Amino acid sequence: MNADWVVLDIEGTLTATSQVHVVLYDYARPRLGPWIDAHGDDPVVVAAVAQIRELGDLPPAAGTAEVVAVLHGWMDADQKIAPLKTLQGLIWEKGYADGDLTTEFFPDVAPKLRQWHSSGVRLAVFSSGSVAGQVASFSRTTDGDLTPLFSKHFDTVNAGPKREAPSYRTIAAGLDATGPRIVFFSDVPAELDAARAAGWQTVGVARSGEPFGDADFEPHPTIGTFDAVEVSL
Ligand SMILES: CSCCC(=O)C(=O)COP(=O)(O)O
Ligand SMILES: [Mg+2]
Repeated sequence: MNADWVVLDIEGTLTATSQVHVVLYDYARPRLGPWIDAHGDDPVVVAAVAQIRELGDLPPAAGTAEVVAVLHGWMDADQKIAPLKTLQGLIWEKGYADGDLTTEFFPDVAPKLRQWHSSGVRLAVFSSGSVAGQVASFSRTTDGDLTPLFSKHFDTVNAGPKREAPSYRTIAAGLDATGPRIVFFSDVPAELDAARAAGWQTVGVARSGEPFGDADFEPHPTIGTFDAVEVSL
């Protein structure tokens, strides 16, 4: 296929779901409360906590323990709600910087990303994980620092929900590209449907053993690994 831009989902596409739900969530869980308490003067944290109180139906004066209980409930239900992703991203950013965290991609990922990048195809990410968390997670991987491969990062704050077509139009504008010159790879059919509705090319990534490995990806072309696809300008 031909495209100027490849846009990639992370969880289930580049990494195993367990990399996020076990490694990263378990790292964030015990650190959320201490992070909120230690960063009470950070406007990003203050705004996130206010939003959590509102979305979690807590009183405005609810304390850290109640806020954290809401966050743990969202994580247990895998609800990717923006203020949770913001706080997780800040915690992961420090975890990667401190050398506590290392991202492990599927083995076909790094070689293909390098191939696309060296051929002039530009790479971007669209993930529910915050931009801060995304950049950190590419900075320290078992394949080295992959941040130089990526030109743009999008999350649900700067683009919008992943299952809604307008988010993909926002991203296309940010890439200065038309839909047919962008190809989106994701493990979630509903995300591919939204991208296609915005005029993008789409490819389903059905990885064996992953939550969407046996999903119905019609009408999207579908691969099991990145070895099975070529993208060039
Ligand atoms: C370090 S980014 C972690 C990814 C994340 O938090 C997440 O929720 C992944 O969701 P995706 O939209 O990439 O499936
Ligand atoms: Mg995914």
